[in-house]
Amino acid sequence: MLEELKQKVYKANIDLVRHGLVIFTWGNVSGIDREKGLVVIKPSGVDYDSMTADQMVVVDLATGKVVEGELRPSSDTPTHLVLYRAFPEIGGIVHTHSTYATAWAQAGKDLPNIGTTHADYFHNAIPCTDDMTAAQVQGDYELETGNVIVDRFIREHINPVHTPGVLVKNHGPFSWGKNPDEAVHNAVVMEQVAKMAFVAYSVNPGLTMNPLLVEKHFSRKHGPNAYYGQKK
Ligand SMILES: O=C(CO)[C@@H](O)[C@@H](O)COP(=O)(O)O
Repeated sequence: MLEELKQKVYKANIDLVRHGLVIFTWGNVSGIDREKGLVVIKPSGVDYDSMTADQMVVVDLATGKVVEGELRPSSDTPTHLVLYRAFPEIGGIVHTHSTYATAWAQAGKDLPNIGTTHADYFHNAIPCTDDMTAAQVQGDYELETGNVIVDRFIREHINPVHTPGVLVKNHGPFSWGKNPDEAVHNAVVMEQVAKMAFVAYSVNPGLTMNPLLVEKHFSRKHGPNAYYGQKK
């Protein structure tokens, strides 16, 4: 079932290691087949060195039940499912504990848009979620992690396509895209802009961002007037 998507999700998981975003088993990637309502995700706690494409687990989007796979799905599967249900435009999700993005999440700070690298991919600040309540942590924790992400986006009318990532407070980053590959790309960008912002604020805590550059760079790559790269 879904052999092509399993290959893509497997490759995207391996790419996290290749890009230096994951050590041990600290991360996961999923992809969705919207027509079938099925999500493919990596198995939980399996070494990336020994992982194979046929170990990817297929989960029903609506029920969260495993419909194919010998192994238990990623422990973060309920978070991925909440995001797929809330954001119908997305087709792939990544979670890592990459150092700089996780440091911002642990600090509980939104990652501000302070440069054109950020503005090329994320229109605004990358938001950091609120503290989770006792009921959320002691209840269905991974599902509630998804809910705190969605809460912030809905409450502040943040467009998940224009802001394809989030920092979960005291935890780490989630990113997404139209497919697993793009979600990995956005995870790499998030880690880099988190690192750049950390260094930039060390150099100048009072730094400012020219708002004209935010619009210029974001619209250069997104929307009807995009002109970056080659014509598709
Ligand atoms: O956040 C955590 C652990 O704190 C998990 O995302 C990470 O270890 C990956 O877990 P899975 O192997 O996907 O179950």
